[in-house]
Amino acid sequence: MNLELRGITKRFGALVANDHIDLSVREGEIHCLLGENGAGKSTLMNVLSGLYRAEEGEILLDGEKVTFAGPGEAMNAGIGMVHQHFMLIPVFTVAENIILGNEKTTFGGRLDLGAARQLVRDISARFGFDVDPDALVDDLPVGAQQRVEIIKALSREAKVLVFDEPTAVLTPQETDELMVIMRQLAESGTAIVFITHKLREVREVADRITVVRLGKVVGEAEPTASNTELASLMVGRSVELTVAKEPATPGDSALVVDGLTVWSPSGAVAVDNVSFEVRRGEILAIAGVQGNGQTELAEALLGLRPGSTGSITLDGKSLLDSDVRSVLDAGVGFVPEDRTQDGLVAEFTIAENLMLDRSVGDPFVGRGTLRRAILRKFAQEKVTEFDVRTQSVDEHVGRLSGGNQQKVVLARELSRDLRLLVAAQPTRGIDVGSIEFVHKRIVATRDAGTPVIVVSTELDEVAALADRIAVMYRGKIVGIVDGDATREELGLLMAGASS
Ligand SMILES: Nc1ncnc2c1ncn2[C@@H]1O[C@H](COP(=O)(O)OP(=O)(O)OP(=O)(O)O)[C@@H](O)[C@H]1O
Repeated sequence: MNLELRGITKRFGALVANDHIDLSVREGEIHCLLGENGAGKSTLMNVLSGLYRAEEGEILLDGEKVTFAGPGEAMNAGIGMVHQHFMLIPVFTVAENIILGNEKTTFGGRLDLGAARQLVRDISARFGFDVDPDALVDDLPVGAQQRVEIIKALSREAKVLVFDEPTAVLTPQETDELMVIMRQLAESGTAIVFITHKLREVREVADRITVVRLGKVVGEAEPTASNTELASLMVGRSVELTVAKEPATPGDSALVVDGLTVWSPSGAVAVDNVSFEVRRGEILAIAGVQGNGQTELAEALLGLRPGSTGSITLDGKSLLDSDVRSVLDAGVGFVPEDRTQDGLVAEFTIAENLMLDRSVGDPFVGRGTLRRAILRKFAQEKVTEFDVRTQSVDEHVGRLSGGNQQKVVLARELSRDLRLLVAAQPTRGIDVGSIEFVHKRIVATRDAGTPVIVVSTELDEVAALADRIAVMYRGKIVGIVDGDATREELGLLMAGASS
């Protein structure tokens, strides 16, 4: 099916999120929508999927004008979405999620879960997914939840499929697999809109590229364009894709982790007798394929995993079994890998989110009240400094684009006096221009003498930031190597070979 969007305009109050956008996506092509954070990509896709109603413009499918009163109508017309934030019900099984909203019943009026299970198995087999139809979504790692979203869209026989940053949460291997799947889908005639901030992916699969900036289409680019060309078209200036940094001059050991073991809620060992240290003024990257204990390790450092054994000491003070408040008060900054779940309160304003980890005695906190004027001024400075695209610091964080939400988390954590920074997937969902800024800030944090741990599944990010790299595999650190280790060396360690 061919899709055409003509002159789509969508406003939120005074903000014009989409300003007369034209986009055409042909049957069988992968069309990349590129643009900086807040450019209006997700909004446009929400208009297409019937979630928002545009004030102006029209949608045509195979030349026929269509209007959608809601997502159900868009879905029935063959438009499938794989969202940036999962729309799954966590307490339901995979099969139950697949039939949700599309319930087919057996003769007795009961849900035909058997058919749904089979559908999950069939689609999984076709695309090489390993998804158990009876697993509870809540128990699945993020990457598997994503695959359920894809299966759900495919189960509705979507003819136009929108992938809104699908790879932000995938491992490099899963990403490669997804690229193959997208190609297969396109070859079978699906029209695909692909939103991503990763230029490598764009260059790998795009047939055509449309670039949006500040709600407007600014041009088309060729898939043969270089990363530098694509980056500057996106953000309207030249971008340093790899931040230059001086070699580290590490000081004394600051964080010492010894024999740390962390259990998952099911009782399995998630981090297995891990020992390492981080010195002042160095960046230790924790690399590995997602799900090898990195998340649990970062959470244990924050006091989020009570019952862990071994020892964690920061500047000589034990942090093991401390509560989160004490860990934050000890000067630990934390960027969680899942910003919506652990990093922000969607219903709070930007300003309120920027002071979430402060405690009594802080300039923002008066006697039992917030000092709103001081907080707003601080928030305004941070919004400017971190280039958070918003109309006001009183905007609810939930209304920001994904990348701008991530910048709020970073602004908060990088604005305190830190004795240790633990940043998990710090640049998830943010555009290339902002990655440059965030990497510079992380390097500056290091250069100010703070020990930094960066947990990242992105090898480009690890290579850009790390002074040393610890690789995790099945809960263990299988090797600690220099920051300039080759991809091949890291790849072997990530697959379980020991150094
Ligand atoms: N429901 C809403 N209410 C108010 N403003 C909104 C709403 N949804 C989006 N916006 C605003 O519209 C603009 C475009 O946001 P959108 O999510 O479309 O950006 P995006 O290009 O997808 O960005 P990112 O790359 O960060 O995901 C942003 O300024 C955002 O704050």
